[in-house]
Amino acid sequence: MSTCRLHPPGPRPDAGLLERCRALPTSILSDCMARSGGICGVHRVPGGGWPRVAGPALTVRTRPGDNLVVHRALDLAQPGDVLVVDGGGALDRALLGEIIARYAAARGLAALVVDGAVRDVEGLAAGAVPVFARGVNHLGPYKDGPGEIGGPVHAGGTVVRAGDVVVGDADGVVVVPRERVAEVVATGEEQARTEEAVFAHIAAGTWDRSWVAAALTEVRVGPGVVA
Ligand SMILES: O=C([O-])CC(=O)C(=O)O
Ligand SMILES: [Mg+2]
Repeated sequence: MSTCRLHPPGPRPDAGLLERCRALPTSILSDCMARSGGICGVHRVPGGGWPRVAGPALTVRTRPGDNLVVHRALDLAQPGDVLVVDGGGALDRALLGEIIARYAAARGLAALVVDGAVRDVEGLAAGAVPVFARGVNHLGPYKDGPGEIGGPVHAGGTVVRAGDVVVGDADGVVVVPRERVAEVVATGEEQARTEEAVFAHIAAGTWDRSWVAAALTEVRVGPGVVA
């Protein structure tokens, strides 16, 4: 027998704010947090074409290469949760595959985010639950524990706490701290409007480029003249 430390459940985000988060690209959300907050190196599994997903984190820290506590977390998860598994970034053994993904779908989870490897990727890509991972390995996990559920974890350079809002799309995964969601969403919506205006100026040939030269001190080298 090994231990699984269990923390109290995290807070649930406001449903309206979650919906607004889901409408914003991860690139804009991380921009609105000083270009930080990403779970770096963790991406949609190959072939997975799911739309953007957002939900509160249910955090799991597991011994690298072992998924016993991941199984326990699946039975504690609430519908809409994003399971964030801190597997120490280890790639020498997969932490989950199609069986877990199908069970996660049946339990109503929104997504699986793994700082580690996964397997059965063709089955994952065809499945209902988006899966994000650092890598792929056919070697399977052990089931011995130990681990921890609901505590703070570290994934791809970012601390994730239960109830933080996790958003994943084609660019990767970002974590919005639970007390910053309203502020980040409002700033993100403003940035999205600004980007729409830039797109319109590009299409019309009216984009003011003067800021580029203003930000540079140019040093000419050689006899040629830069066009
Ligand atoms: O065997 C395991 O525990 C992991 C796996 O491949 C699956 O979930 O399908
Ligand atoms: Mg499998």
